[in-house]
Amino acid sequence: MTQRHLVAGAGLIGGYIGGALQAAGAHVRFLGRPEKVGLWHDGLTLSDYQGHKARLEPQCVTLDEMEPVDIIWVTVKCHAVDSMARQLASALKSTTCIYCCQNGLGAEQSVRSLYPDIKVLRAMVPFNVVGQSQAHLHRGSQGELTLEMDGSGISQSVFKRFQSPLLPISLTEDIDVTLAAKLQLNLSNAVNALVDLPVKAMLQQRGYRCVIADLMEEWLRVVKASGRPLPKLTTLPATWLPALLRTPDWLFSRLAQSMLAMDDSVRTSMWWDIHNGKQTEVDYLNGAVVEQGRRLGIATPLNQAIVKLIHQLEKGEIRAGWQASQLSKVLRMPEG
Ligand SMILES: NC(=O)C1=CN([C@@H]2O[C@H](COP(=O)(O)OP(=O)(O)OC[C@H]3O[C@@H](n4cnc5c(N)ncnc54)[C@H](OP(=O)(O)O)[C@@H]3O)[C@@H](O)[C@H]2O)C=CC1
Ligand SMILES: CC(C)(CO)C(=O)C(=O)O
Repeated sequence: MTQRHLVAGAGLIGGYIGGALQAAGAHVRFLGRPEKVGLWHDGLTLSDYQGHKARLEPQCVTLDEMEPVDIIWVTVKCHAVDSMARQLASALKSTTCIYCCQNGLGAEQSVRSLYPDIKVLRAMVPFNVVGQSQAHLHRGSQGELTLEMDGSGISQSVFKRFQSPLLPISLTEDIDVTLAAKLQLNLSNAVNALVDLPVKAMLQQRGYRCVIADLMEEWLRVVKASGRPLPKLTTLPATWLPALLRTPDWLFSRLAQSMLAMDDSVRTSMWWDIHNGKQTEVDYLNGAVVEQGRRLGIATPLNQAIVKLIHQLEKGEIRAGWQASQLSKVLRMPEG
């Protein structure tokens, strides 16, 4: 029987994941802002950093046109998950599975409390997607979309039927640690938003890498206290990343080739949020480090300070374009 998919939030990740599933043969419908999906009326192009390409005709639906589906991919930003989830009732049947695809920790909780009888799983998105034009989404970096498995076999069926070179997929039984490992990498998002450089250019400067390493070390202390080691998402173990980041530029460029294997234009989603005048996900990223640290009695002053800076940046109280030394100093200033 045809497996029906709905992408709830047709933005960068929703457009790319839904588009790649459709290109691989899935039955997909997109729910998005009319002004966004309207730009796809002549078709949507997908491409990736390895040269794979697909062209498709996305089928969009309005809330009134929604019908029950087998799988819903919730691909809005963390703070929009709750309001999106409230709109999804007519797309649900008792066997629907909802995948929450957000960065950070905890965005799926509101979906679970709204629909306690529906299967809610999480997905980890490791790669970056940019809009090369209004109807062209490009995956600029490596990684497999990682789906949480449960006993139902639903994630296995997506994996078997729809993975493709454009959308490599993997499965995990422990999505908590996978998301915690991704969170470690996303701690650089706030730095990226503050320094206002492409990710590659930022990573090529040791000063910025040291700030990121400091933020990561706080998270690694929290993770250690939780007693659940992180899986390896990069070529090196998670605990080695701070030391790698602190190496001199000449050594880093040799040791971290895979970390730097991305398009020159890649920016983090937080940079894009600031650029577009939108609320960021910092509370679910560095804020989650602070929250988990508080629960386990581990101090996380640098992540706490960067959350504050990002909120100031969101409100326009400070400007982007920070130097590494300035950032490092401000993060260490006593509160107040
Ligand atoms: N972009 C990237 O490269 C990566 C992103 N991620 C994560 O993926 C998640 C999604 O990010 P991304 O794709 O970049 O976000 P986008 O903002 O590009 O996409 C979300 C889209 O959903 C729309 N939307 C929000 N609420 C509704 C609603 N109620 N009804 C219809 N449409 C709605 C948004 O519109 P509007 O903006 O008008 O609200 C926007 O167009 C985030 O958690 C992000 O951190 C993970 C890895 C990489
Ligand atoms: C892929 C990555 C780590 C960086 O672009 C990301 O998750 C983001 O931009 O939020």
